[in-house]
Amino acid sequence: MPKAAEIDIVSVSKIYGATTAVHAISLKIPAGSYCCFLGPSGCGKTSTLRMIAGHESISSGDLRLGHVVVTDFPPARRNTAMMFQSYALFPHLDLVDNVAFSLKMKGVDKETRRAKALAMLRLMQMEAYAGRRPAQLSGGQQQRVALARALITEPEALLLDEPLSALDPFLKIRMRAELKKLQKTLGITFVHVTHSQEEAMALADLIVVMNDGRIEQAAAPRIVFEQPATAFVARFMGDHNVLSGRVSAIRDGIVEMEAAGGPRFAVRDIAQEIGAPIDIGIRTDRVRLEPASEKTLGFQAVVSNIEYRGASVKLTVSGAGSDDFTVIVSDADYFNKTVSVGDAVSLSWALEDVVPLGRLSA
Ligand SMILES: Nc1ncnc2c1ncn2[C@@H]1O[C@H](COP(=O)(O)OP(=O)(O)OP(=O)(O)O)[C@@H](O)[C@H]1O
Repeated sequence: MPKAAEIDIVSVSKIYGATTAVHAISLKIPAGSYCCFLGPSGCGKTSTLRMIAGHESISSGDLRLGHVVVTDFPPARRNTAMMFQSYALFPHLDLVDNVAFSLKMKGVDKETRRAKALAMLRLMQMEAYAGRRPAQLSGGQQQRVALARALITEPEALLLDEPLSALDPFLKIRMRAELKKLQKTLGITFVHVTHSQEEAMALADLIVVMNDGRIEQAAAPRIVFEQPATAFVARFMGDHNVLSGRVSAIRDGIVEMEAAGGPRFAVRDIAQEIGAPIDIGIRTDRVRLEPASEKTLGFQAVVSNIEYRGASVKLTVSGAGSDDFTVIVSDADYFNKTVSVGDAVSLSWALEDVVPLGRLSA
């Protein structure tokens, strides 16, 4: 079994002419972990992946794989392999020759490379198709071949650039499960670029949320979801209402916030001064359609939209200085006490369900 590499990114930047795509990011990806770089288009995730692979030069900073500084190494000397979004299979070669290609380049004899390629195809359950060409395969099968081809060099880290984006929704979910299983079986480090929160949550041990060339948060999925570090992360991950305002009072470690044009909100445990700008997040699934009691917080709002989702119902309400405050209620709760667009509703939540969001906007 190949060994896994820790990937240490030390103050790495990528500058293309006048554009700084990546701003001095630092990150340690533990050996043998499944890491997802997540962020909107243009945030610098592909540039970062390509710098790890060696397909893009590092403008400043250093990259360490295992104990070796590989900053200036060509791709072939890094013990990494990359799987591209388009799979980049050779149309005129059969699957064995596609998978064996990099061994051929390394001068490995034909018999050995064919045996290894067949073993890789077996691992990916594609041995029965060994004599076919890529055009004779489905999208999911092509992806398995691309994985076999990337893994034949026994890399310490596999780098995947939007590997599931070409697949239909059903296949995407199936291949996602296969990728996770493969990573656990091989035990090597996977670094996977995606713009899908759901994909990152399903796969990653470590999610790295990027925005505008910087890392907003790098943590386990549950931490990123439950304790988003910034308003950007809370908005990007979804399922949070993000509200901005200024601190209006501080009592017993509880900070009260006055939202622009709205009522008071409160959050625990943050060092703040009266008047300071503050962002908070409130989980959409923790808001209840009940008036606030002594133990809860809340406000009055007007329902502006209702979306039925099956197991839950999504309500959008206006009030509290926000036009798109979202409430997710279970279908059972909703149909027990239905509301309609235009109805006034009382909303409430517990103080524990409010998270302070760092990096405050002034
Ligand atoms: N070869 C290049 N020359 C100039 N600018 C580039 C080049 N490659 C990327 N950029 C710019 O760098 C920034 C980051 O691009 P990058 O491809 O890393 O983002 P991304 O998060 O992977 O986006 P996407 O999800 O759309 O692939 C963007 O502003 C992009 O326009």
